[in-house]
Amino acid sequence: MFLRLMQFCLLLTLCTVQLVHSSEQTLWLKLEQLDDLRATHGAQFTEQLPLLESELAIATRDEQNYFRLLEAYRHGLTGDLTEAYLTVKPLISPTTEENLRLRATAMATNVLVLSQQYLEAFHYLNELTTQLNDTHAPKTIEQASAVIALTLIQLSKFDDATFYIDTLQQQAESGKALCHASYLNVEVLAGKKLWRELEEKAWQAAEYCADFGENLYSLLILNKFHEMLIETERYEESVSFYQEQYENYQSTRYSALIAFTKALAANAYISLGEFSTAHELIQKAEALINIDETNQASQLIYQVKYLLAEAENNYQLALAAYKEFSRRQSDFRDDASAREQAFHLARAQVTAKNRQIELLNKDNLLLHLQQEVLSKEAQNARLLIGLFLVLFLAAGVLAYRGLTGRHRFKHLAEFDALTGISNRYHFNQLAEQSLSTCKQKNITMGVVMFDLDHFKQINDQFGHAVGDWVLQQVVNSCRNFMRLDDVFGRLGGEEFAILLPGCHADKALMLAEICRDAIEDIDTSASGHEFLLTASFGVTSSDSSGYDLKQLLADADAAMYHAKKQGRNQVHFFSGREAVNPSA
Ligand SMILES: Nc1nc2c(ncn2[C@@H]2O[C@H](COP(=O)(O)OP(=O)(O)OP(=O)(O)O)[C@@H](O)[C@H]2O)c(=O)[nH]1
Repeated sequence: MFLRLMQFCLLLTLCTVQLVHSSEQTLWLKLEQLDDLRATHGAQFTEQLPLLESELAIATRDEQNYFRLLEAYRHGLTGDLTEAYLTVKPLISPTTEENLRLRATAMATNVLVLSQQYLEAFHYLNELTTQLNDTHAPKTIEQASAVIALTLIQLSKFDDATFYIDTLQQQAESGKALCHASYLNVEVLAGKKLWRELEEKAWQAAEYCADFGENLYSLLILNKFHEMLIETERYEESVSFYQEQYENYQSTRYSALIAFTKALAANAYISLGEFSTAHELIQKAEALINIDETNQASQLIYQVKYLLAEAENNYQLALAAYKEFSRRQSDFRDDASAREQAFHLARAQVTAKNRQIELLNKDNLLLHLQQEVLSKEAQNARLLIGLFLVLFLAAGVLAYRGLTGRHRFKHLAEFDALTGISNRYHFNQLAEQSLSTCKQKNITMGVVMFDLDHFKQINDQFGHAVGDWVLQQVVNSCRNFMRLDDVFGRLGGEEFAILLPGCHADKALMLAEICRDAIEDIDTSASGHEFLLTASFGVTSSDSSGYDLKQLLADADAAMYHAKKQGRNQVHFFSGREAVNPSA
């Protein structure tokens, strides 16, 4: 245990700074100075930290957390691991500044391993290994790497530990950090029983640490060298080593370390047959520690006592010592086994948790994809509805345009584009219907037909546009005098016909005369030209021509022809072979 407690010092890194507080310094700066002081001036650190508590009331959240972290170190240094853990635990929270949180996690890992609460410790170890990266502050990387490496060494995971030792070496900003890395490296070599390599590196590492004032680490390294001498049965060298380093070990005042070294030396003396010296050393070692406790020093002392008693043939004493040694060895094995089990359990729990997270992530992904599919479906449905609407509207527009087109087409087919009255085809249709009705009801049908006089001359003289204008004016003038059921049509060119249901010859003649007069009265000056406009009219009725349209028109045409022949601008009624001119 004593060595492990010393290993706690691994947390206490970095430079030696004499603390000189000034009232102008921020609390953070003061805390940083104390932080640096921990490793080298533990007593000073322990005394001075509580003095800063009064400043916490106006401190920032980070300063308060930094203070708590140092408080935890203080408890650790005084051996109160429970209080150290209770103080550091609240800092392992997502709201804590990242470097402080990682340092707190490293601290918790170390304290829990020392308290043999391995399962929790390895959970923190896992957090440390997954969260530590190059972006953290050098102090955080150094401390976390050291704790991870040390914990892995205790689990005999030497290759994994080497990775973090390398990280520590690469990131080390100070000679002290490099010294710690060297120490851990020697621990790995000892754990792997690479004695030759250890022998090559140990002295250099020890001297390196001594140069940076890290005497404790220097001696811990040499302790491994000493163990190597015993393991490789180099007893004389062990004795020489002990004699050379005796003063150094004494100066540390770490009684457990001194006791351990004395016990190693005693072992060497036994092998060299120098039993009395071995006795003396064992007694001194025993006096330095609480022999009843289970720790590495007491285990070694009982082992050496057993070897000594056996060498002296004192089997009763040898048996008693062996029992004590064996009990401690068994305790250590149990502890190692508990550590190993907890490590695997923690790893399994973390793996299970990660799997659970992975499954949840997969579920989330699935849900996300389902949501995407649903939203795509909704989008497609909206698009389809939109498409249907567009198609529906297009169909509506097409139907409407079809209807209006047909209507327009029908209109174009039935009405004269220039004058707006029925064309010959439509006139014939309407006339047939009207004649049929009149015939059925025995109603007289009057028929008027007229043709503009010398229209060709107007066209020729004033242009086709003036001719068109004339045609429109003529239709408009005559239409004014028609009833709703009269049928007015343009039969072609400048020839027009009017059917007058219920009109006998006199009424038809009168309407023809009115129209002739109206045409003659048209003021042509609006066309830009002044000229005389007249038309010749032929009139008949069903009373004399019957109800056959062709006959009626033919008779009206004959009367009109007669009007032309008689000098134009006059109305003639058809009366058999000879047409009558009422205006003559
Ligand atoms: N501006 C115009 N001229 C047309 C239209 N339809 C036919 N005409 C013209 O009407 C003229 C008819 O001439 P004619 O058949 O010789 O008859 P007219 O000159 O009126 O002579 P009479 O009927 O004997 O008085 C031709 O010159 C045609 O080109 C039309 O829609 N617009």
